Amino acid sequence: MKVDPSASNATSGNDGNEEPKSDDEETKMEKAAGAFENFPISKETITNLRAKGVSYLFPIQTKTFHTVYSGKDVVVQARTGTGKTFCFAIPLVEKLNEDKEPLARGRPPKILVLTPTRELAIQIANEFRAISKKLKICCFYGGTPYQQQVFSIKEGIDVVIGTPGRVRDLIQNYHLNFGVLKHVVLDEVDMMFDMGFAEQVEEILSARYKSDPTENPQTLLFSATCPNWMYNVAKKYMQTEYEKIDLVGHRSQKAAITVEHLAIECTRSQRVHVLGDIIQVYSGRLGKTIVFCDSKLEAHELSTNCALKQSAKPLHGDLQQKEREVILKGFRQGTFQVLIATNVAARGLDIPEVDLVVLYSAPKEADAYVHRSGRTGRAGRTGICISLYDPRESYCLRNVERSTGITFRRVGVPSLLNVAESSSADAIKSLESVPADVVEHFKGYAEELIEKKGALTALAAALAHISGATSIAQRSLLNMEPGFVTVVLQSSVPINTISYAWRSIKEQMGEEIDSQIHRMCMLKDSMGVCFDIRPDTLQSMQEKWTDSRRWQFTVATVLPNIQPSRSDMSGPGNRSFGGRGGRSNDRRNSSFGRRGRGGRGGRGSGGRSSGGGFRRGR
Ligand SMILES: Nc1ncnc2c1ncn2[C@@H]1O[C@H](COP(=O)(O)OP(=O)(O)OP(=O)(O)O)[C@@H](O)[C@H]1O
Repeated sequence: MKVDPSASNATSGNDGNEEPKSDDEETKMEKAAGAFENFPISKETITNLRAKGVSYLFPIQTKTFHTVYSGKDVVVQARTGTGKTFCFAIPLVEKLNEDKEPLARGRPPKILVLTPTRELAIQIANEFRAISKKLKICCFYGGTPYQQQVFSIKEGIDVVIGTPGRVRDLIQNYHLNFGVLKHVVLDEVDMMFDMGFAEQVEEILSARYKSDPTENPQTLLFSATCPNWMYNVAKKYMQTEYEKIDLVGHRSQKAAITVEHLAIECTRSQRVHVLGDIIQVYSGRLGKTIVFCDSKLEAHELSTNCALKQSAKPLHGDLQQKEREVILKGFRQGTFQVLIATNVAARGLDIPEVDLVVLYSAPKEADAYVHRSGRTGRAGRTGICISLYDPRESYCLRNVERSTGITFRRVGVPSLLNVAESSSADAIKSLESVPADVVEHFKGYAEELIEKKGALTALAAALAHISGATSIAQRSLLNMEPGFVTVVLQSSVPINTISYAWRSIKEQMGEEIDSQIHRMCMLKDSMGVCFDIRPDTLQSMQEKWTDSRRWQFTVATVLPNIQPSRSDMSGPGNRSFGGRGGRSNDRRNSSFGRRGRGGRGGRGSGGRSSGGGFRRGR
């Protein structure tokens, strides 16, 4: 094995010779190194690349081009979204373009690309088609009729991109011939060599690979995660002297550096209530989000859950292939905003505008986290990946941190204020996009409205309507359950136990209040308690309760600092709130709602603002 020392463990694309001084300078250097004229790329391909928005080669492509073009076997490890597909597609297309053999009918393919998912196969085939209009590029994957694929084999093929099951089937039953195969690419190679695919891959390659490696096709292996065991399996197919190009290395961060990695603690029962708010705050009304679930059932249920405010569709293996393709196309085109997916979308899928990825369960496995989080922050864009986790799953985050070199920024569940801020920002953005001539048409009605309601109220109502806030839903701040209001009973002196608060409440409200108070817990500074009640109980408490010198009753608008329970020594009260673009909106120390005059706490501010969330029409 020959390892390129300059490439191994490198963290940027500038060959490690000259350190750039700034981001601008680094980009300039990358562009200079990746200029098309530095590579044997045909005019036709350059025209096609430019039409696709590619004006120079990305660092990983610059680094791998000559090696791939020279025919050497290579293993490439580079972070998600850095452009590995063109690392093989461009030089291999150029190699085939150089072939002067006529493109005869029935010609067998010269390039084979195997991928673990159908969606990835389709995507890679489209990348090949974008840069070569001349070659016959075929995409073979399961869940589709054989007829067209068999017809293509008879017609002649230059490049086959496919999933192992269908490709094997076509070899065995439909005369797909790999006799003259010159180049083999295993994309997401660690997955291709893993249990689910290893046997099929072995069967496919055994049709062409001989014991004498010099007779074998050029073998190119790519992934963002190349564990050590993978190299052992790979040896079987590689020339003895193969190159290893690694832009990740062992010491640096394995996940995309363009992604901000956040974690929000909330129990499983809370998640369904807060997911919509999380998406609103971190991705906005129109941003694209992928939510990863661990099961098809969960993906399906979540996509139909009305607590989700954005339009959502599921993507999982139980759907018909046609349906999978329609859903993915709709998501790419923006006909809906949230894709609720299982692992079928975890690897390779490239949808540049995805701003946010949410892992609905704590990440259990570091490499899987690298790929899932890598669905955002692609091709130099930034993105956010949020992992939801139960207090008992904190260890999962620590494992991922240790293995990938990332540090999760722990943030709290978004508050009503965060949601309102984000919704109105969206609404203002939509206002800005209305053409001036259309605005002109509405000015008369606006004048009437301003006269009737006043400018402020009229505009506020319009913003609320545009942002889809059709009602204010009350929600517990302690566990996010809808239909509850969180209140605080503040003591003027420290208390040792919550029973002291219970006694005082019962003295004023009567014994029957006992069953109407939920989840009572001590404030972190021991200066009182907070608990959940139903809105009707809040009303009767507000009517009966009288603040004393000792106790003051208020409605919480953000979660106060509370003492961690025994099961979790880092409760949600210790969290800060983050928002889109990573800004920190820590409101832990803000006051908990207005205190009513005349000794009655909470009246006026009442349940309206406590623990609420905007409920949107879908
Ligand atoms: N040189 C380039 N200039 C502009 N865009 C590029 C360039 N190379 C690749 N891209 C774009 O970057 C995006 C990511 O590329 P690609 O899907 O190949 O990444 P990847 O490294 O294979 O990611 P993953 O590991 O997740 O599969 C794609 O949208 C691709 O079109």
